[in-house]
Amino acid sequence: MNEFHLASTGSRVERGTLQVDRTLVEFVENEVITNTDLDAATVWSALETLASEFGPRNRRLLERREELQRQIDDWYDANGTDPDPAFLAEIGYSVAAPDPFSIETDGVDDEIARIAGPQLVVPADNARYALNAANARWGSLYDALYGTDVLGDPPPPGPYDPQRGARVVEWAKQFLDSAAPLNQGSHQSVVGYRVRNGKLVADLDMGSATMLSPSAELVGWNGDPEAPSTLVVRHHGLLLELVIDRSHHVGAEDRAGVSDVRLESAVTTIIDLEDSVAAVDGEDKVVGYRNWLGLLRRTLTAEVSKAGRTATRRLHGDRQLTTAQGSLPMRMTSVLMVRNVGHLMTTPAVVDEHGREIPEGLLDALVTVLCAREDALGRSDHPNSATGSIYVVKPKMHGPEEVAFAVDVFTFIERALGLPENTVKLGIMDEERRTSVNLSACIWAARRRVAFINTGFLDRTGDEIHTCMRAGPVMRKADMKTSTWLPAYEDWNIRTGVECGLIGRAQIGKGMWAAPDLMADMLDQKIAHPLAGASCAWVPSPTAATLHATHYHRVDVAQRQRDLAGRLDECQARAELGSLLVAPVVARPDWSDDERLAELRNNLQGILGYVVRWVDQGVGCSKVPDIGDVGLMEDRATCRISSQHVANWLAHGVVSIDEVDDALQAVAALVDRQNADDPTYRPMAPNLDGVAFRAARELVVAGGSQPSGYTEPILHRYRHERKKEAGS
Ligand SMILES: CC(=O)SCCNC(=O)CCNC(=O)[C@H](O)C(C)(C)COP(=O)(O)OP(=O)(O)OC[C@H]1O[C@@H](n2cnc3c(N)ncnc32)[C@H](O)[C@@H]1OP(=O)(O)O
Ligand SMILES: O=CC(=O)O
Ligand SMILES: [Mg+2]
Repeated sequence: MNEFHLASTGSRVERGTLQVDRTLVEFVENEVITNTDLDAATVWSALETLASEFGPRNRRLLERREELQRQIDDWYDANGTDPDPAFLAEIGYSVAAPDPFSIETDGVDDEIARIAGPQLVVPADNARYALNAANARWGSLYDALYGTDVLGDPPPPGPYDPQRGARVVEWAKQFLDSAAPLNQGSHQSVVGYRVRNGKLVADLDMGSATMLSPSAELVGWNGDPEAPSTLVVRHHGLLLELVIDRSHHVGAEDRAGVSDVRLESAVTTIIDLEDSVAAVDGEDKVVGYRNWLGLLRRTLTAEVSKAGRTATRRLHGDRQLTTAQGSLPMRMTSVLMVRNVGHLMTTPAVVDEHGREIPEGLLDALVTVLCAREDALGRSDHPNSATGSIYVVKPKMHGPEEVAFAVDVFTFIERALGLPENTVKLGIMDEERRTSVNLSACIWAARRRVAFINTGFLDRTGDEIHTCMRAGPVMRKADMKTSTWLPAYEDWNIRTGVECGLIGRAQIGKGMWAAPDLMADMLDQKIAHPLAGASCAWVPSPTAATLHATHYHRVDVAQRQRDLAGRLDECQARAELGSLLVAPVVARPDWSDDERLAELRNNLQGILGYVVRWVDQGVGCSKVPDIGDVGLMEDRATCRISSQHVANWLAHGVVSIDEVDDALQAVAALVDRQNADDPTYRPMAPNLDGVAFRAARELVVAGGSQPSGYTEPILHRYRHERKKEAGS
């Protein structure tokens, strides 16, 4: 083995044959492995092997992506129709599906394998948000209803409005009638709750008493059984809590003294190192890694100042409930997963012996597993995983050979770090076309590790547009839901998950609600996810998690999945696969000038509003107003869609480069106005020559030639330029 000694070369130091960013070295050696049985040589030696043996394989996989895309482009140029399945098989884009099989993943926490509920995603580099997310296992339904547009009107400014409060209580009590149903009557008629022989008793205003119906069970309580302060009920596997406090201003007005209804909300949370962060070098990477470590070790804190008061935010501890048998701990934090980056990018944080940056995904794999090692080995008083697993979500993989590569990487890392084989469980994002088409083969490649599949429909839409770039002009973004491929993709994903035996072993998840302020719409529409049989779906905020949790009480996902498993049909499967391959192009576009230009402007508004914060400020996820002034969650995946969309319309002459430039100019001034309150913001107009503006323009003008249409190469390059400019 190489001798690992410290030899300084600028901001990097030598570790064996590698040059490693100093911040990263210090983090690993002084924070991650101290007080463990690992030595630094083991870690750096593993990284060396990853760079030298897995790096070249990684590069070949990327070349293969390009080769396949070239063949698809050529097909479109030659034939003008979607490639036929025989051609896709011949070039190796699609592979034969494996014989029927069931995944063999073991040791998955119930929160992932069995409990259907919301999944929250949070940028790893924001400690304040990440703590909030991990603590979002529970949320107040009363607050979520009061503070959003769910009741039909936005919350009024100023002090508590008792009339709005009464509407909140009415909504929540109606909800309780389905989530914690009583044998008789409604929660609205309850004047008091008590516990008798471990059962919940509700006293009704008519003088009679009733109990919970058998579909729900009392799990535990706090306080005197005759006058409990909390009652925790399980329904469809999820918990909810009635908080009873007659001294509270809400409880005092309530006949039963209920001051809040709290819901188990973010059952799982993804700590995201990928599309919601802007990390381009070792220092940036360490910010995310350190937060991940701090969450697992429970040392992470953040100072939160609000209304002139500062408090320290930290992870919630467990609570103890009383039960008929004694006491029961109740977990107050989400089960955490970490999303690594995909296979595409390299990182200057580590340079190999040939002076090449190593693939960023290899670094993420090693460091995120290293951070979780003590947790997985059961050395934490309060483990994230009760089953000794580490959950890594791997995005943007193209097809089974790339999944197999990820599996080999984690197998190697487990051996290098002395972890039992298959400790690392994989979340496979089904968000690239080649993965959708070959989904069962992808799952097969990770059959002992897969803990989730998820329709990342945002990236998937970007990849759809890129793959079919030569097919013709794509439909407008908002029309995409009427395309042939999108619903087929959603159905195909669930069907494949069920067929491959994920039920009871792994999550079958659905995508992000990207409009964080439109909670009434979310409540209306996102119930489609559990109805389709998905066991989790992504939400952008804790409040959205609490509201989305109500869907899992209204829908019995386990039953939906059983129904689905009972009517899997071969013909329909073939139809879905065929539909997956239909490009979302418009044969004879008849958009008016207003429609064309509104679409262009909307896309550019999202891109500029997002990119200016990414490049200038290093913010990887932002809420950006769209053309209708609705704040939308923008991340690299939504930016990929918008940039590929404009690139497509440019390529097919739907818009001209002059129209693009005119719109960019107008939108830049608008985005500047939208950010006027931010003292650190640097306006793009009128000069339009700053790095952020140039990055945004390049994303669309050179969008067609970006690998798989990804935004990372351009964003990273300009962010580096900005950092150099700023001297950081
Ligand atoms: C395609 C994909 O890959 S999707 C996955 C990637 N996307 C994400 O992860 C989205 C995560 N969400 C976010 O980053 C944010 O919600 C945004 C950027 C969309 C909006 O952020 P903001 O404009 O700051 O939100 P807003 O002002 O409405 O709310 C801020 C409050 O909500 C909390 N919050 C918002 N989002 C989250 C979150 N995802 N997790 C935890 N807390 C959150 C913040 O902690 C803050 O509360 P605090 O003041 O008590 O700390
Ligand atoms: O990662 C999620 C997506 O939709 O893309
Ligand atoms: Mg994605």
